Amino acid sequence: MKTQGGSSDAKRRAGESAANLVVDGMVVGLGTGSTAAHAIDALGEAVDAGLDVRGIATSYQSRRRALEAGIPLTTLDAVDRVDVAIDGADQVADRHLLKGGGAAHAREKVVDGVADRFVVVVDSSKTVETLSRPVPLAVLPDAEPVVERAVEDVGGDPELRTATAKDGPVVTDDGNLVLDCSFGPIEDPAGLASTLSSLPGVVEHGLFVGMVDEIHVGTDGDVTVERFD
Ligand SMILES: O=C[C@H](O)[C@H](O)[C@H](O)COP(=O)(O)O
Repeated sequence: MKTQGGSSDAKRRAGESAANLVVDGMVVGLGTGSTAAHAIDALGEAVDAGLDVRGIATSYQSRRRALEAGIPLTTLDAVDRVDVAIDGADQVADRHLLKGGGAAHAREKVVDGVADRFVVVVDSSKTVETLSRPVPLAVLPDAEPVVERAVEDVGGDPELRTATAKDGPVVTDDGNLVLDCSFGPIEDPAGLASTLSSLPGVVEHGLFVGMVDEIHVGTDGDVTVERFD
């Protein structure tokens, strides 16, 4: 599944705005995707200028980006806490997100969920009244047919995500397959999240319900920040 695209300028504004929250000594969760990449680049520049931080990557892509940017990396087992996580989203409705357009949502949910402050960076094309994009499920490969049937039983329309640069399915960084499951407008994100979590074979779904502390929304000329505390 492709992520939706706002302008790169708007994404950069959001990413840079969130990176400004980071201060000396912090452990920072580094999200995945084209918007979080701008935050990683901005943090890299701050590190260059003397900022002392350590990053925790949420994917192969964010690890590579952080290494290129010169951000020292650590892992969850080496730290007591994650001060802030900065991550993108495919859709935002109030405090609820759909993530996983880059198939990284399982690791992202762990890092974003454990962070003291979870900051989302998006361009304004991502904000909606009601979440409606397909919900990505990371699925154990052997369980894929079972999960497909279970998703249909709960009213969804699952589609195996396929790769563009290889024959066959997308395989996540952790070796799982991805089912993009359409449910139409999602009026009850918490209810659907709980249903999807209960399906055997589902490693993680892309609904992030009520986890967000702060959202930075970039436009071509500005950035707005919404805080939930
Ligand atoms: O799996 C990928 C992530 O959840 C991304 O954070 C999400 O897809 C947003 O990516 P982008 O900023 O490129 O639209």
